[in-house]
Amino acid sequence: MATESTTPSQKQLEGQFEKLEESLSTLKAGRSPLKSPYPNKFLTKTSNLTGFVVWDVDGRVGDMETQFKELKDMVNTTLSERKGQDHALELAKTRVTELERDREKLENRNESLRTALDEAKQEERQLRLELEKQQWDHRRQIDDLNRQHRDTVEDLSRQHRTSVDDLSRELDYLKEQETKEHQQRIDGLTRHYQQELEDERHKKDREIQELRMRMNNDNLDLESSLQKKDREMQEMRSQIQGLREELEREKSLKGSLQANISELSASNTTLEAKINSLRLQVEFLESDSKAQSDSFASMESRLQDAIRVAEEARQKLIKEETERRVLFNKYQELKGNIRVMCRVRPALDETEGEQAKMSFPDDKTSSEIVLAGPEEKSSLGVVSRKNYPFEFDRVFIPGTRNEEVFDEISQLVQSALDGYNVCIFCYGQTGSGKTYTMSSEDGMIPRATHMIYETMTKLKEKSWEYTMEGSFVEVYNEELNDLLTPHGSDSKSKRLEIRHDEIRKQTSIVNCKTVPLTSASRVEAMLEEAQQNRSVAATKANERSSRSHSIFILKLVGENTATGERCEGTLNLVDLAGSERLKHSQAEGERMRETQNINRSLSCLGDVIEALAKGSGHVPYRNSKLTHLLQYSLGGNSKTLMFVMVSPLEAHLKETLTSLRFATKVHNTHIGTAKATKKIKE
Ligand SMILES: Nc1ncnc2c1ncn2[C@@H]1O[C@H](COP(=O)(O)OP(=O)(O)OP(=O)(O)O)[C@@H](O)[C@H]1O
Repeated sequence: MATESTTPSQKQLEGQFEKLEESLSTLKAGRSPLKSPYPNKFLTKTSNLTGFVVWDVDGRVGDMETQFKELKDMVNTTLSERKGQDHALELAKTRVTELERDREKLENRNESLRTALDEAKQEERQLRLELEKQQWDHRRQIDDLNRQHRDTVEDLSRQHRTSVDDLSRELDYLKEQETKEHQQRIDGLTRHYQQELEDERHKKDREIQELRMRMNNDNLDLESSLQKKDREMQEMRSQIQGLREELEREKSLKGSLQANISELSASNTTLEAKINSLRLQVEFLESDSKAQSDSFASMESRLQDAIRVAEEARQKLIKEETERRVLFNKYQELKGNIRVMCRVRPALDETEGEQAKMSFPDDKTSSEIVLAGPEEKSSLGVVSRKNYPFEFDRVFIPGTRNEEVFDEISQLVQSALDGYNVCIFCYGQTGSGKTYTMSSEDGMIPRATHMIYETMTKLKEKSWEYTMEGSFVEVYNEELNDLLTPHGSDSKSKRLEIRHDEIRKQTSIVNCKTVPLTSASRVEAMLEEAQQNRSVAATKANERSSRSHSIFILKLVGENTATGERCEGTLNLVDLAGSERLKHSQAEGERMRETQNINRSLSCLGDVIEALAKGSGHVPYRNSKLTHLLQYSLGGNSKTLMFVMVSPLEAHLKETLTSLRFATKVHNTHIGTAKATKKIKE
């Protein structure tokens, strides 16, 4: 259709085309300038000065022919195009018809659809109405339901509230019930427990009462036993006092008796002289007169009287010596049969080192020693020292002379003379003064023998005749050696054997040299000999003395010619090996053996003393040579004194404490009453 409007129709084109051909032929024929009915582009105009258009006809014809050709071509193409377009138009028209049909169909369809749509819309409207109605119904129903629900909820909540109220009431009630029950149960339990508590309290009160009563009884018992003990002590004190007084009396009696004896013996001598003169006179008078014979008779009777008085005095003296012995030994027994004394040696010189801190607080009885222990550092770094107090029968401060020490033990020597077995030990570490105390020039051994000689001489007046013999042995490595037999001699090779006489309670050593001690000088010689033999046995005498126990044995046998009494006592003076070896265990070989043996024998000594103190049936004497040898000088039939020797040096503090503890153990023991081996000659 557009082609129709824009493109010139075929007829128009053909008409134009003819016109053109015509004008072209005219032009060709006349070649007159003609006004061109066509646009300027097809014409070439030449102007001259007159203003007239001068046409170039040939040119113009040529141009026109060209244009015509061009136009013709154009028309041809246009025509062919027109044909194509027509065909296309035809096709389009067919298509349009088809489309028209389709459109109609579609319109029909559309119409039917529209109708359907209308119907649908109608239906929709109806449905919407229905829906609205239903919605309204629904809403109403929902409202109804909501209302119903609200009502139900309200009902339910009301019910719930009521039931909650009921339940809470019930709960309250139950709680109340439960509380009541609980309370009742608690009350019951409280009552029960209070009852139990009350019972328990009563029981405990009763028990306390009983305990109090028992305690009171115990206290009363204790008090009465204390009173008894006090009384006993008082009695003992008064006994001791009495004994002391008796001793004093006896001493004075002894003095007066001795004076009496001297007087009597003087008067005896004078009487004897008188008798002689009287005898002469008698002879003279016998030959003479009756008066002479009478005076002789009276003189004879006077003489008999004097002899009788002298004899009576002598008998009294002997009786009194016997009584003195009894009283003296009773006094000894009261002091205890095992005594421990402590002796602190003085510092020898400044090179020895720092001195330990010790004090002797009890200056009246001199029986205490207090040792300041080693320095101890607390966790806070405070350095302190602990005090260790010890109490013994006697404590000798440094500087005490051997003479004073001997005064204390002289009574034991006297006991040996009275027929008792006496043992005096020196215990302590090496260098603490054992040898100095026992065997130095004025030590216990020489002093004891001197005292024995003096007493023996005095006792002769009382008809006592004594013999004294001594032996000196050492225990080294659990072997007994005779210190009075020279080293290397034949007799030395003989083994020493210990023999006990159970009846006489005496010990003898087979193959051991025994020296009769007839004078004091003999004792000194014996001590020297022993010292020499000991020195030969060791490179250094001191070394050997610290590693072996030496025992000086004095046997005393006394006989009273007047009364027939006989007594046999032994005095053992023992210098023990250095006690510090108890601790040292690093020693090897020979030293180790020595150490073990010293350890064993010293601990055996402790065991024996402990067993005796406990009153054990079995006393382990045989566990070491030392205790075996001293069997009858330790225990029942003996008196024992232990000196614990103390070094004053700080360096020896630990050993000193150990020694003092051992000595305390011994001091706390009580050994049974000693008995003299006294016999009356039949
Ligand atoms: N009381 C004292 N007064 C003065 N000096 C003493 C005293 N006690 C001991 N000594 C001296 O101390 C030193 C050591 O003493 P002693 O040899 O007696 O000790 P010890 O305990 O016997 O030693 P060891 O076990 O080695 O035989 C000696 O030089 C001795 O003279």
